[in-house]
Amino acid sequence: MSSATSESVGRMIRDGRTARGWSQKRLADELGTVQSAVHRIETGQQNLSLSMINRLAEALEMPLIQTATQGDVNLRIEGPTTLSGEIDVRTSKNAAMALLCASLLNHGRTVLRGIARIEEVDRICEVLASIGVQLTWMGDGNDLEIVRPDVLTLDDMDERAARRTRSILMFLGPLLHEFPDFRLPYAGGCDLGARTVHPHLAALQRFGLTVEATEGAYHATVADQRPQERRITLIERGDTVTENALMAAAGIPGVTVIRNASGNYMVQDLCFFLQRLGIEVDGIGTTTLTIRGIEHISADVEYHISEDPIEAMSLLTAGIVTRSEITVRRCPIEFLEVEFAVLDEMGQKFVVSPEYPSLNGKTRLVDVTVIPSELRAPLDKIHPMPFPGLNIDNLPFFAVICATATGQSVIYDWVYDNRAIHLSKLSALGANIQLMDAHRLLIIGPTKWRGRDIDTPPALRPAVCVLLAAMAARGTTNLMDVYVINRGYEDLPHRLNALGANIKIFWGTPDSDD
Ligand SMILES: CC(=O)N[C@H]1[C@@H](OP(=O)(O)OP(=O)(O)OC[C@H]2O[C@@H](n3ccc(=O)[nH]c3=O)[C@H](O)[C@@H]2O)O[C@H](CO)[C@@H](O)[C@@H]1O
Ligand SMILES: C=C(OP(=O)(O)O)C(=O)O
Repeated sequence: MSSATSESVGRMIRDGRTARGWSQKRLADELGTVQSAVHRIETGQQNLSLSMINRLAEALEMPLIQTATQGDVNLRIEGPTTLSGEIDVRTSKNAAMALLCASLLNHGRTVLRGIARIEEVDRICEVLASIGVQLTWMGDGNDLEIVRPDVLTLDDMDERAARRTRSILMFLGPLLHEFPDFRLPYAGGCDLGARTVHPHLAALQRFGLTVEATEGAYHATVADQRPQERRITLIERGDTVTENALMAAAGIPGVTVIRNASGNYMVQDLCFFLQRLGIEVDGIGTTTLTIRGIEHISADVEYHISEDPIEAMSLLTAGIVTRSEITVRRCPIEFLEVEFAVLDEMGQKFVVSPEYPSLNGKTRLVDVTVIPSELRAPLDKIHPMPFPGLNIDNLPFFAVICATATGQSVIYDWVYDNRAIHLSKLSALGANIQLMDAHRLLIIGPTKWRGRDIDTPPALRPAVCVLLAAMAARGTTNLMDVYVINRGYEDLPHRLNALGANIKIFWGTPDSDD
């Protein structure tokens, strides 16, 4: 017997609310959200994040809500499904992470607009709140007002939340301006094999930072004397390391030049945000960034985060693997050009709208309609490259697409030691996938997908790949423990259901038809 579904938990919440004589609006006010969100929660149509479950239980004084949703969140996917309609791409997890960390640089009021409500954002917000930052969700629940105190209370840091996200590393850049000596817990994130932090430490050394890895924590010390001008060549063109160096450069007077910088989407969003703070940043989108920093930043700023190219690719893949015609709106085209070129070569037909700007006024967007097509395997291996290459996080989606195509494809993930391994889980759903070595997959398609119970791979993008393949699979797939998906995607099951998918959320064991 499964213990709960989103519908049964929704009914419990509705009963608890009406027993108190509260309207949906009153509960929404208590939760800091809007009435339509409460309506969706009560009808089982909204993902319940860990923090929302706690807030509901507290507001309604109903610990039963926590009991019913104890344990892992799971998905039951019935297939095969054909999708139709239109869906909007939400803003990106990775830019939100950078901007939440960068808000520490600002002693004024920061408002970040359009943040996706995902577990990863909740974890960083928990960390920020624990060190004294005042956070207020506004509008329809996706805008966040951030006001930091004069002095952060680092000793009170919520370590449990910090350890669940890799983004905690991005506290190094902002914090080195205010503490001569501090500790941060080791960074978490997806299980993708060893992910070095050395490039971060090498770059930040130029700002006087030395880091010693002690038991379970980074112990950072900052030298008194810091050079007036800095010329830094990153030893890797990594996204987070570029962001860390940018944040360090923003808070220190003088010029910093960063070479071999990443021009990727989250880095661009951070640069645009820093410009709003009054920092001069030149070379955005290129591999050389020049930053003129400011000693004390205090500005009243608003910034709208841009759309996520990885979510765009995920949604396009949903259409492709289910052989459906869907329109994915608000795709940031600059970060999908190579992906589209590869798809085109594989025979995928799509219609692309004229460009229009994102709400940040900078990022170029298009609406893309995927048309069911006869796909063939690409002639060459598919491999990622730093921007403007095929995005490292979009590579896993090509494994699902190649499994849909006729012929033999090779996917080469040189970046991560462990991610290709997680994709071999697609074979449980019927794909003919062989792991040639830790980095290369041989895929022979087309695949007759079939449903199966699967433990979700501990890596975000491979996990979503399994979910998408399950939508194309005949029969039932129970995908167990999808926290990793909720880390990066806002309410994906219901948004896919709105296109015609059949995905249910449940807690507990799968063997009932509740
Ligand atoms: C919070 C956040 O923003 N996370 C993203 C960020 O992580 P993150 O910034 O950690 O990833 P990096 O861009 O640094 O690099 C990813 C991996 O590639 C390796 N590497 C990278 C560049 C290079 O020139 N040589 C090289 O070997 C790194 O060692 C690392 O193992 O970027 C990754 C790549 O887009 C994404 O998967 C993550 O979602
Ligand atoms: C690898 C990813 O995330 P993280 O850097 O948060 O582990 C990802 O977004 O695919």
